[in-house]
Amino acid sequence: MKLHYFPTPAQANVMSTEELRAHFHIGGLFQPGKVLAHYTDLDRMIVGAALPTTAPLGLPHDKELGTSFFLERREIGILNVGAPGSVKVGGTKYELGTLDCVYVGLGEKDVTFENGASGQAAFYFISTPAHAKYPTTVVRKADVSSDPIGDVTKANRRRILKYIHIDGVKSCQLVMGCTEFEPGSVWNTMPPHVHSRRTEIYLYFDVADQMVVHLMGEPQKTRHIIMRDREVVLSPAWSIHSGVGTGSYRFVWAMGGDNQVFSDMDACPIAELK
Ligand SMILES: O=C[C@H](O)[C@@H](O)CC(=O)C(=O)O
Ligand SMILES: [Zn+2]
Repeated sequence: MKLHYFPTPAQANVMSTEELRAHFHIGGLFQPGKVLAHYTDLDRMIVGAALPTTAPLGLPHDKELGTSFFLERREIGILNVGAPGSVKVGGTKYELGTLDCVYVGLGEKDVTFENGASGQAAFYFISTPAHAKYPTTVVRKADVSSDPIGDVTKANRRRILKYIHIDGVKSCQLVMGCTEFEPGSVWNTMPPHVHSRRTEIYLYFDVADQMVVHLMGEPQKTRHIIMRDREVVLSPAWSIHSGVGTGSYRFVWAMGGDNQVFSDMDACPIAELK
C-alpha cells in the first residue's frame, strides 16, 4: 500500500505540476482483477478501488495497517461507481446497484467484492480509523434524497447526495457521499470552503473523455490539477477543493476527522480567491 505524506502549504505553493500531482493526485486506482489502496496522512484515510473480474476480491491486509485484518481498527464506506455488483460481509451478500453504497463497521474480517452479470462493477472505498462498531448498512441511491443547490446561471446547479453522515448511516468519523449535476452545470463546490476539522478526498468519475480542472491550495494561493475519469485528488485541511468540468461528471467526496456536521465549513468568498 503506497503511503502519502503531505507537503506544507508553503511547499505546495511552489511545486511544479509533476510534484503537485505526485503528492495530491492518484490515478490508475481501478485495475481489472485488482484491489488497490493508498494510505494517506489525511486523518489516516485509506482510499482504494476494487475491480473484480471473474474471481471475487478481498480487502488488502498489507503490513502498513499493522493489524491482522483490514477492519480490525477501521470502518469503511464502499460505493459502486460501475454497473451492479455485490459486496459480501461475513456471510451476507449485499447487491449494490450503480451508486449504491455499503458502510461496514469495525471488526468485520471478511469483506469481498464480486462482479455482476454485466461485468462492469467498480467499487470505490474510503476507510478511516474507528473506535466503536456501527452496523453494516446499505444505502441505496434511490433512498438518498437531496434538494438541488446552486444556480444554473452560475453553472453550479447540483445535488449533494449524503450517504454516510450524522443524520444518515452512523459512523465513527467517516462522512461520505456523491455530488451530481443538472445538465449544463459543471462547477462543484464553488464558492469553495476549507474545514480544518476534516480532510477530504474526491474521486471524479463519469468524466468520459473530458476533464475536470480541480482547484486546490490555500484560498489566496490556488493551484490546479487536471483530473480525468476515475482519478482521485487529496485535500488537506488547509486546501480548497473545487472543480470545473469541460463536460458532465460526478464525484464521490469523503471526509475523515473531527466534527461530522456537514455544514461546518469556512467559506472562501469568490471575491477573495487568488
Ligand atoms: O465538505 C463538503 C464537500 O467539499 C463536498 O460535499 C462539496 C460538494 O460536493 C459540492 O459543493 O459540490
Ligand atoms: Zn469540503
